[in-house]
Amino acid sequence: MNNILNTLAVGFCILAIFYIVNKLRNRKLVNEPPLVYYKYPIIGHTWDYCADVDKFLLKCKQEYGEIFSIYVYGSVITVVGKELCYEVFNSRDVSFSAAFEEKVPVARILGLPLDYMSFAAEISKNVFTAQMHLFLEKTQQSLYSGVNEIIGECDEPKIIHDLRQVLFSIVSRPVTTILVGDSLCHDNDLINIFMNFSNELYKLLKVPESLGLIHPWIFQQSLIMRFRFGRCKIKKLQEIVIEKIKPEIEERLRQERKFGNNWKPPVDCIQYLLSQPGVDKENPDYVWISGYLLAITFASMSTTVSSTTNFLLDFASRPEYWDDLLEEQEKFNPNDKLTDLDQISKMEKLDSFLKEALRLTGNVCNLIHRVTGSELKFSNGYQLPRGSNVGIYLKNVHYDDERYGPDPNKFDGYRYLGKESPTSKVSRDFLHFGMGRHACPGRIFAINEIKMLSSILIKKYKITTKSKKRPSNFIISGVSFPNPEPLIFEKRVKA
Ligand code: HEM
Repeated sequence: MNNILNTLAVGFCILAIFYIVNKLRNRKLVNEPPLVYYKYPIIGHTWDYCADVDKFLLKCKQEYGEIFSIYVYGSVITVVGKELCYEVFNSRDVSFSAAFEEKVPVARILGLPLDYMSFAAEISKNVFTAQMHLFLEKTQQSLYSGVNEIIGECDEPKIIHDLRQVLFSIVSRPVTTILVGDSLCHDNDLINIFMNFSNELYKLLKVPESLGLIHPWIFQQSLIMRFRFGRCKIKKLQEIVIEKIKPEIEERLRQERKFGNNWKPPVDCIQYLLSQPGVDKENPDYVWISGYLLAITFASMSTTVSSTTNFLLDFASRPEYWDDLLEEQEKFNPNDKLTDLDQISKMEKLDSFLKEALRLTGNVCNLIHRVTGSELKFSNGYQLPRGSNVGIYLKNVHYDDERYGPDPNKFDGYRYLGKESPTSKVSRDFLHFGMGRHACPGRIFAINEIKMLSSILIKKYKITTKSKKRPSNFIISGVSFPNPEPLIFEKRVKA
C-alpha cells in the first residue's frame, strides 16, 4: 500500500515539474522582461518573496531595473515599478478582475459571470457614488447609532481587542441600507450575512498560495471549497438572502404594475438591478440579484474597514494631531449632523491625514493584472504575452523619495494640505484606489464614509494605542494587513 502511495506521489511531482517547465518554456515573446535568476525549480523565488518581500524586490530592482519577472508559488509575475505601472492601469490589454478572480474567486463562488466586476463597477458608480447625496443623512445617522451601540459611552477606558470586527459591525449597516433599501436595512440576518461574507472573502487574501506550486487551479479550487463546505456555506447564505429580499421585490413589482409611471421607486442596489434591461419582471432571477448584492459587499466593506483601521492606528498613535483635527471637526460638523457633501469636503486636515495614512499602509506589491489581449507592450519595448500576470510595485510608488522627499517613510499628516490633492484623486503617485480605466468606482463613497465615521470617533473619544506607538502592519505575499493591536477608547473630556 505504502509503495503505491509513494509511486503516486512521485508520479504527481514529476507531472507537476513537467507542467511548470513547459509553462515557462511556452513564454514566447522575444522581448520579455528579465526573469530574475533562481536556483531551485518549482520553489523559484517563493521563499525569498515570503521571507522578506520588501528586501527581495528592492534587490531585484537594483539588479534588474524598473521591470522584471519573478517566479512565486508556481507562477511567473512581472513586477512593474513607478515609471511604467501607469501603462498597466491604462492598457486595454490587461484585466484586474481576471487576475483577482484567481485569488478571490467571487464569480465562481457566487455563480456570476467571470467579468462580473464591470457590472459591479456600474452599480458602484450609479448607486453608491452618483446617489451619495441621497444617502448622506442616513449614512451619518447609521454610523452614529452604530458607534453608540457598539463602542458605547466608554466612561471608563475600553480596550477594543478586535477593532476590525467592531468596524465591520458599524460599517455594514449603512452599506446594507444602500444595498437593500429602507424596509430591509434593519434586518440583522441580512446585515450579518453581508458582513460575514465580506470578511470571509477578505480572509482569502491571507491564505498561503502553497497549493499553487502544484497548479494555480488546485489553489483556486481549495478556496471555492471553503464556501461550498466550510463555515460560510454560500448556498445557505444565498437562500437566506433570497428569502429576505423576495417579498420586498414582489411588493415593489406590484407597486410598479399598479401605479406605472406614477410610482416613485426607491433608490438602492436592488432597484438598480431590477431596472436593468432584460430583467424578467414576472419571474426575477433571485440568484443573480442576491449574487450581485453579495459581490458588492466584498468590494465595499472589507476595503473600507481596512482603510479605517489604518487611519485609526495612525490617529491613535500621533497625539500631536489630536487638537487640530478635533478643532476642524467641531467647526465643520458641530452637531454630528451632516446635511451636505460640501461639509465633508471642507474637512481638509482630516482628508490629508487620511491620505497619508493610506499612502503608508506598507503595501509592497499588489493589484495583480492579467494580460488578456494578445500581448502587453511597454513603452520601453518590453512585451508580455497573453496570460501573463503583472503586479504593481506599490512600495516603489508610495515610498519614492523623488515624489515624497528625502524621508518618504516619515508620516506627515498635512502633506497634502492646500495642494488640491484630495484622497479621492487617483494619480501616478497615489495608487491606494488603483488608477486609470478601472480605478475604484466606489472610492468617493468610501472616503466620505470613513471621514464621517472618523469625525464621530474623534469628537467622542480619546483613542490611543496600547503601546503608544504606531504598530507596524503585517505583510503577507506583498499585501499589507493592519496590525491587530488593541485600541483604547475613552470618553473625551470636553474642554
Ligand atoms: C477604502 C475603501 C476602498 C478601497 C481601498 C478600494 C480599492 C480598490 C482598488 C485598489 C481597486 C482596483 C482598481 C484598479 O484596478 O485600478 C478597486 C476596484 C473596485 N472597487 Fe474599490 N475600494 C474601496 C471601496 C469600494 C466601495 C465602497 C465600492 C462599492 C461601493 C467599491 C467597488 C469597487 C469595484 C466594483 C471595483 C472594480 C472596478 C473595475 O474593475 O472596473 N470599492 N477598489
